[in-house]
Amino acid sequence: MTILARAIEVSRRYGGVQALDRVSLDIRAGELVGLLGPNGAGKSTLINLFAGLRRPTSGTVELLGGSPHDPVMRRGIGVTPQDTGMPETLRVGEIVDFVSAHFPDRADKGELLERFGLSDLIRRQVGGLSGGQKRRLAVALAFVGNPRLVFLDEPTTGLDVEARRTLWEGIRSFHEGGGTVLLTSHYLEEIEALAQRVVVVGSGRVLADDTVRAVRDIVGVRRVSLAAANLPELPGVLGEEREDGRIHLVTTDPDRLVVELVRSGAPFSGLEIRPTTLEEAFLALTAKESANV
Ligand SMILES: Nc1ncnc2c1ncn2[C@@H]1O[C@H](COP(=O)(O)OP(=O)(O)OP(=O)(O)O)[C@@H](O)[C@H]1O
Repeated sequence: MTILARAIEVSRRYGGVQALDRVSLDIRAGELVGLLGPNGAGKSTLINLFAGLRRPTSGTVELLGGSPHDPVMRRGIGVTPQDTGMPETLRVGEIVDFVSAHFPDRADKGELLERFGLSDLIRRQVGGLSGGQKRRLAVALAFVGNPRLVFLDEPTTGLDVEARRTLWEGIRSFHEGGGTVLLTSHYLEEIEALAQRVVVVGSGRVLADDTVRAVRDIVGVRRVSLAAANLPELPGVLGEEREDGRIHLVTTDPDRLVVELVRSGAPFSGLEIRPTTLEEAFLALTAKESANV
């Protein structure tokens, strides 16, 4: 299948901060890929590298078979960054005309505005739009040049439920028409609603790259913490960490683990069970993976 965007062993540093650490990733034609990760994981940096807005410190980034810095390649993509500034006095219709003038192939304006629930706002000045309406416009602008590939950085942040659904519909219809999308989100629900494939990043690395279902199963893990000198072998432990006299166990089945723990008769105190954060879950799993190598 055609690869539309590719990162090969890509690292990016900002001074002392390692934003990306040897990331390799292919985005294939027709995919809708969700990039999921906590704040500062490196998601925006990766999108900016693909979109040619930044250069990697090392490694290679390819876009549509060429360089992300080639204007010809960049005309084949659409991007909505996390923050967008638009001239306040221009009307919605004028902004769409202005942006689409940069592209040789243009989406039908009426259809585009309809798709993103903006038809009634065509004559409204941007300065008079609500935050949610502005965001929908910013996302719609990624599609004006009939792109092959679209990058959306947190497209629905700050939107209410209805606006979020309208936007999801717009993204879905582009994808159903054969378009390829890479979108970032902090929200698992958003990725679940839209994507088939999810790439989880944390601390600049790819922690998981799989189907949404597989990743959901992984992030369904719980953290069982307790104080104990020693523990017997317990079932379903995916990761184990010791910290300040406490033991943290990562498991998909905390009930069974606790039953077995009690059955074993091993002394323990201060039992706590809580959901792991995404980052913790994946760090625990990767720690276990590297320990097994
Ligand atoms: N221009 C910059 N100068 C210095 N550090 C930067 C710059 N851009 C990003 N960083 C740092 O690089 C790391 C990755 O940032 P990035 O914005 O890519 O993460 P993110 O996953 O998109 O985060 P968020 O979800 O908060 O948007 C962070 O530690 C961030 O502070």
